[in-house]
Amino acid sequence: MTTMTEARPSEAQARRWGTRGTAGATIAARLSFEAVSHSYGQLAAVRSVSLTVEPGEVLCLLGHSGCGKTTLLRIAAGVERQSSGRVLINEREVAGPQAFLPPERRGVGLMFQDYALFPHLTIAENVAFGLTHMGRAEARQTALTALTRVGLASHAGDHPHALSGGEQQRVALARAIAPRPGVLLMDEPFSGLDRRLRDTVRDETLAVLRETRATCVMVTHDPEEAMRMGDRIALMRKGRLVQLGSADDLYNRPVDMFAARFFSELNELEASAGDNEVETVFGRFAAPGISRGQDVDVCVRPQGILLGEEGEGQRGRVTRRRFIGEVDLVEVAVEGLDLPLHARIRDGGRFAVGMDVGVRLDARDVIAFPHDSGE
Ligand SMILES: Nc1ncnc2c1ncn2[C@@H]1O[C@H](COP(=O)(O)OP(=O)(O)OP(=O)(O)O)[C@@H](O)[C@H]1O
Repeated sequence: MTTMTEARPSEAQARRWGTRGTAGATIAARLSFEAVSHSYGQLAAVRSVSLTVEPGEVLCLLGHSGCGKTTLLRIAAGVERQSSGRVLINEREVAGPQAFLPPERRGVGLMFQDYALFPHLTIAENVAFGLTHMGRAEARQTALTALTRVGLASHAGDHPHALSGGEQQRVALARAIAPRPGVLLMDEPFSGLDRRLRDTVRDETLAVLRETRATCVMVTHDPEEAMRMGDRIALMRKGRLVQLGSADDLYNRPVDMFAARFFSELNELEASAGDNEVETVFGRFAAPGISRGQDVDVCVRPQGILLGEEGEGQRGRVTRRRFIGEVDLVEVAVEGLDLPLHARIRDGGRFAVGMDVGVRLDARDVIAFPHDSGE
């Protein structure tokens, strides 16, 4: 009979990755897109994207479904040929008017959402598949080394269907790093995993990426994932690059309301524009670049809404409250505003529904941009 105590270590064992620091290092490459555009018939999927991924950098391509992330990745890989513009690896044109190198000659590794393992091949054969420049014995040894790094050497002879989703992801990672590519392209590599597993797999994958020192472009639609994984984030919208920068840049200095909205739920505020400031029922807030009388969009992040005693700020009344763990989501109707505000409050248990409160805003969470009707 199997007891709980016997089952636990083997489950933990199955999740264990190999020793950190044992993945072979690669010579990282610089990947550049120069005014890359791509259309599928009438549909412009990528519009004049220019960006450079530095050697050894992890860059996350972030955006809503259909914004062109995967198309850009496929263009870098060479499985799609762009309509115009150039792709360069280490300053050498790999796709453009002068040249087009097929995927296997670009020194790029690919890892897809569905892992794309060959079901009829063993795990070791899957990992060795791309190692065509090596002899059989060397390829097998290289595959085993990569599998050891992800903790799956003991499964080398198994077939993919015998592995869990998390393990298949690790095999796909081993396969991608085994040829030591200068650039690793990953399309939503964690989306098939359940949340519980995802954090560990992300951390371990990042550790492997750092060890291999590969330049990595990772597609994701999840802002939190992009912030956790990316040295920089390239935010895309409708085929265009909206903003490129660190997590701090994008969160704290968004270039427009779309970028701001991507990283946080926002409450809209009625406001009028002054010179470099906006006026709301909560008072005035700095708004560099705004001029008097301009049509403005002003928003506040839920964590920037501060509730206090009645009299401390604008008058408000709590209309709903829901405890969700670290914070309470508190809905508060505010005098002078048509719509209630949604706040995230620590220790929100102090605020009962129906209670009169004072409402203030943390100026750091107030965001103002000229009105953009195209958003
Ligand atoms: N082979 C194709 N033929 C025609 N249209 C395509 C093709 N591939 C993608 N598209 C379209 O191009 C646009 C961009 O798609 P793409 O897959 O690059 O976006 P994405 O941001 O990666 O989205 P997702 O996260 O849903 O994969 C979408 O409108 C999509 O429907």
